[in-house]
Amino acid sequence: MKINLKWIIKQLPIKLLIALLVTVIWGSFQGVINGAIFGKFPTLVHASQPELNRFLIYATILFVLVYTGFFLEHIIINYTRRRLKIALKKQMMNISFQHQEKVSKGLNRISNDANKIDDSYFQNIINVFVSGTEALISTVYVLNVNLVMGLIAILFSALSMIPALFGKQRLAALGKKWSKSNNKTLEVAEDWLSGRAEIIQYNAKKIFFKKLVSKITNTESLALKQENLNWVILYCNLLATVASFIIPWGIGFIFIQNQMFNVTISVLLTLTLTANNVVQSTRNLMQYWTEMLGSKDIRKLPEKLKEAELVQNSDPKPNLDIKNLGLKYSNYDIFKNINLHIPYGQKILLTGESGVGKSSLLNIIANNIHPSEGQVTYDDRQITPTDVIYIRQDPWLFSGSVRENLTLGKDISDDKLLAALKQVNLLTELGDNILDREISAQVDTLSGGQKQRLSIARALLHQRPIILMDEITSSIDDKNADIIRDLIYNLPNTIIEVAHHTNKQLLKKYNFEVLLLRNKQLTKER
Ligand SMILES: Nc1ncnc2c1ncn2[C@@H]1O[C@H](COP(=O)(O)OP(=O)(O)OP(=O)(O)O)[C@@H](O)[C@H]1O
Repeated sequence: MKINLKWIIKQLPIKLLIALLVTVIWGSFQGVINGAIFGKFPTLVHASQPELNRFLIYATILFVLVYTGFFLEHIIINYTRRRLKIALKKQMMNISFQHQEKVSKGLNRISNDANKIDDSYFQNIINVFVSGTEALISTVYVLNVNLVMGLIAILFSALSMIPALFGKQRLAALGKKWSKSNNKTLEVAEDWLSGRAEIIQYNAKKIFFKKLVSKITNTESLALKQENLNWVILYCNLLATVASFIIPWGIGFIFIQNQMFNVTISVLLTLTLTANNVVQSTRNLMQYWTEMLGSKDIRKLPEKLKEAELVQNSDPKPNLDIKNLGLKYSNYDIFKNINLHIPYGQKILLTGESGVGKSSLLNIIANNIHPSEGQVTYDDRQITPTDVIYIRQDPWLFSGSVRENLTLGKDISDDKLLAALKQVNLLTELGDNILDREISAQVDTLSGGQKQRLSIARALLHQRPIILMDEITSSIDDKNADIIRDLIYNLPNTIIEVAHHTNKQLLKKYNFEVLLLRNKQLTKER
C-alpha cells in the first residue's frame, strides 16, 4: 500500500478538512497585505491628518485579521499532522506485526521512516497546498491591480520553477538510496549490539565496528548529498528569482516613462511586493513538491493482510487434520506430502535430526508460517491462531507486572494466577508480592528457566484445545522439567511436542505417539 493523497484524505474527518481549507485561504492573504498597504504610501503624501488616522486604523485591522488567520492556519496544520502521524504509526505497527517483520525493521519504520514521511511528505503536501493557495490569491490580486504589468511579473516568476523541474528525479533517486542504506545500517547496528558476546569472544570487534562505521558513513553521505542537492536547487531558484524581479522592473519603468497601461510607481510598488509573493509561493511550491517526490520510496508499505477469522469451535473435542502438507525454502523441499489425522486429546512427540523441519511444522500448525502446499484443518475448517497455544524455547515476556504477563488483559482472579504459579514451582522462588513484581522485556530480571516456567503458567491459564511445545524444558532442570511435563500431559488437550530429551516413563504413562520426521517424510516410531 502507498501513503498518498488518497490515504491522507481518508484519515482526516471532513470538519478538519474544511477548517484546514478555510484557515489556509484566510492565512494566504498574508501574501498580499504588504503590497496592498505599502502600495498606498505614494497616494498618502498629500493626505490630511484624519485621512492618515483612518489609514492607520484600516491598516491595523487588516494586519491583525490576516495574522490571526495565519496563526490559526498553523494550529490546524499541526493538529492535522498529529492525526496523520498517529494513523501512520498505527498502520506501520500493524503491518510489521502481520508480516512478522524483523524487530529492527519495525522499529525503524515508526522512528526513522515515520519521521521522514512526516518531514518530507505530510509537511510538504500541506505546504504545497498552502503555497498553491497563496500563489493563487496573490495572482488574482496582481492581475486585478494591473493586468498587463501583472501578467509580465507572473510570467517571469515562472522562471524559478525551472531548477526544481531538473532536480526532482535526482532527488527521488537519492531518497531511495538513503532509505536502503539506512535499513542496512540498522541491520549491522543490531548485529553489533545483539552479537556483543560473540564479537568479544571471537575478538572480532575491529572488523564489526569498521563495517558499522562504513554503513553509518554511507547513510550520512547520502543524507548530505540529498540536503546539498536541495540547497543547489534552492540557490538556482534564488538566481532565477533575481531575474524575475529585475526584468519586470525594467519593463515597468519604460511603461511609466511612456505612460502606458496605467502603470504608476504605486502600481509598480504594489506589484513588486505582491508579485514577489507569487514568485515566492511558486518557488516554495516547487521546492516542497520536489522534496515530496524524494519520499516516494519510503511511502510504500507492505499490503495489509486479511486477518484470519477467529471461529468458535462447534465441536468441543475437535480433531486436527494435516493434509498433503509441504514446505519449501528457496525451491528446496523441507518436507512434503505430510498427512496426519490427530484425534482430540492425542499426545504426540515429534522427533528428528536437527534441521529436518520440526519447528517449521509446529509453526505451520500455529499459523505462524504458511505452508507451500496443503493445509491444516481443525474442526473441518482452516486452523486459526487462537486454536493453539505455542510454548516455545525463548518465550517473550512483556514489560509490566507478573500479573499483566499472566492475564494478558483477561479477567483472571489472583487466586487462579497464584495457583498456576504454584504449579510451575515459581510461587516461593519469586518472593513476596509476586503478582506485582515488575518484569522488563529489555533487561533480564528472571533466569531463563523462570521465564520459561512463567510462560508455561500463562499457557495453563489460557486454555486452548491444542498445545504445541517446542523444546520447552531446554532451560529447566530435570526435576522441574518432569513436574511441568506431568502437569501439561495430564491436560485433556491435544499435545504436539518437539523435544530432544524426554522422560520415557511419562511418554508411556500418557500414551504418547512418537513421530519421526526424516527424509522429508513423517513416520510413526514403534
Ligand atoms: N526463513 C527461512 N528461510 C530459509 N530457510 C529456513 C528458514 N527457516 C528455516 N529454514 C530452514 O528450514 C529447515 C528446518 O528448520 P527447523 O527450524 O524447522 O528445523 P528443526 O527440525 O526444528 O531443527 P532443530 O531441531 O535444530 O531446531 C532448516 O534447514 C532451516 O535451515
